[in-house]
Amino acid sequence: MTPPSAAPARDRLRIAIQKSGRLAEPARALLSSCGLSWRESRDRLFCYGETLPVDLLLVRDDDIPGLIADGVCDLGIVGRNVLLEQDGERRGIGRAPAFREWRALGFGGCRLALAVPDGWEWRSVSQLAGKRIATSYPALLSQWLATQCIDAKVVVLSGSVEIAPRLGQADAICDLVSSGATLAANQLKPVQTLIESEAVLAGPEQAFDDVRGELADLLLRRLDGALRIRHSKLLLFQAPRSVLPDLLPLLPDAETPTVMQVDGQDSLALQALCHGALTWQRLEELKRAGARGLMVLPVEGMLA
Ligand SMILES: Nc1ncnc2c1ncn2[C@@H]1O[C@H](COP(=O)(O)OP(=O)(O)OP(=O)(O)O)[C@@H](O)[C@H]1O
Ligand SMILES: O=P(O)(O)OC[C@H]1O[C@H](OP(=O)(O)OP(=O)(O)O)[C@H](O)[C@@H]1O
Ligand SMILES: [Mg+2]
Repeated sequence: MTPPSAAPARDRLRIAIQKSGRLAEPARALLSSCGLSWRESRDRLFCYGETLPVDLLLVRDDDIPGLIADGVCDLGIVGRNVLLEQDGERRGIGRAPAFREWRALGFGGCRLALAVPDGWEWRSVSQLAGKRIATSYPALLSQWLATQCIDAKVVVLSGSVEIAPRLGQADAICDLVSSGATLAANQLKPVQTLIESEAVLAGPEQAFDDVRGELADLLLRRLDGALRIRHSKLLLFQAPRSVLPDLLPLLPDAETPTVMQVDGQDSLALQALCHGALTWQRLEELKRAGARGLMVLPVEGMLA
């Protein structure tokens, strides 16, 4: 008999994603590319999985690690910055790790960086000693300061961190940076990266030991296929048989190409799925090596 304290076994997988915000659409698009589709509830907070028993819960990104820790959700798509910050918070109060990164997803790229006013002559991190640093990532910043043996005051703000030095609330900041435009607009310059971030699939520390384990494995297999093919292109071209040894090493991270004989000629027709960057430069190199009629096609399909 199941002990009363044990969570009831679930036969559906529940994934938390951001309701709105930067990661909402790409997260859904990625899961759709894994063959999932949903029926949305009227309050638009829950999506019932139709093609597979995989449901979505639409939430604030900050809530995702806690929902996994509490077992309310099985998996979540969230920025690594949020996951690591909340992991640091838990460790800071002596709680066991309750979630971890299962996969990096290749979108939502940004970095958590220290920035100082443009006017500072930056020499080393020791200049931060005794300074006030504004951030929405106090756990990550405090951890980093400790590793650098720097005693600085951490000023916690929930947003608009870049304005703090101008308002006299802080001497420096630690916030997310992508293009750097927000820093520049606030006369700040990045001086140190604490973490490189992107959206990740987060899950519990341990694998599931019920039917969710099989669903999660299936999802991961599809996800890996979708991620591998995401920037891939199908390259089609013809070439004389004799130049094949020169051409093949030029194919960027390609699967073994399909090679077909062109009727009545000493020419071959090739098709290669390329995972590496097919730049103009690379196409020109292929052409110089003897490739003809090069055609690059986007890949929308699946890699099973
Ligand atoms: N400028 C940026 N460029 C790229 N990715 C970013 C940028 N800023 C944030 N991100 C990533 O996107 C995630 C979500 O950012 P967003 O601004 O939508 O969060 P939020 O305002 O906290 O949303 P929520 O309403 O869900 O709490 C961040 O945690 C980070 O991983
Ligand atoms: O380097 P950039 O390309 O300028 O991006 C960095 C900015 O993007 C995020 O803010 P967001 O626009 O989400 O506003 P918020 O912090 O108020 O949520 C982040 O907090 C930075 O402020
Ligand atoms: Mg948030």
